[in-house]
Amino acid sequence: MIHIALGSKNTVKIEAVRSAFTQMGYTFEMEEIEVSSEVSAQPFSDDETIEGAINRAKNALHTAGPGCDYGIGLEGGVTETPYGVFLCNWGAVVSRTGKVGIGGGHRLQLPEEISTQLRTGRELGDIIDKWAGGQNIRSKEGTIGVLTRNLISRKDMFSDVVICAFAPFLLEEDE
Ligand SMILES: O=P(O)(O)OP(=O)(O)OP(=O)(O)OC[C@H]1O[C@@H](n2cnc3c(O)ncnc32)[C@H](O)[C@@H]1O
Ligand SMILES: [Mg+2]
Repeated sequence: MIHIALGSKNTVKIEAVRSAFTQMGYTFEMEEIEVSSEVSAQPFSDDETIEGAINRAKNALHTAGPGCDYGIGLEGGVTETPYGVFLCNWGAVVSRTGKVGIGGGHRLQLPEEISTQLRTGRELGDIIDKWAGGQNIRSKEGTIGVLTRNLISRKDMFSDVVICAFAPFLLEEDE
């Protein structure tokens, strides 16, 4: 049995972590804790999004206390490229010894109408709700679900991100 702490109360992120650790064959107990990412509400680069994921993981681990083995942070962001604004997602796992694993998710080019609004400083969560006529899409299918006709959901995407971020600890177990 391992104890993990997730730095979010977003249902999609909770389900994603459950799915990942189940797929990896662990029995686990998870605590969900609202923590600060210590970056902008809408991260605007890969680096800032990664930093947010690491901060969430560390803050979750420390808030959870000594019985916790791993802190997990998942952060959604966007990144400007010569080809437009892309959705980017990153995850981090931090162990008690301070080792950090990082994994990334799919990238998806955002429609120009959405990118223009992002550049004025608005948050994607609010923009996509209005754009798709939904409510709290960030806790459901996510922007990635909306733009892929749900072929890829935010939950599935984050689940793979968690597995990628946990890979260094799987290696450690194999040693
Ligand atoms: O409660 P937390 O864990 O903060 O969950 P969140 O949905 O706000 O997710 P993030 O803070 O990680 O995402 C950063 C910002 O990007 C937005 N965002 C990122 N990916 C998204 C997606 O797929 N769908 C909707 N909003 C997304 C989100 O609404 C935030 O404004
Ligand atoms: Mg948020």
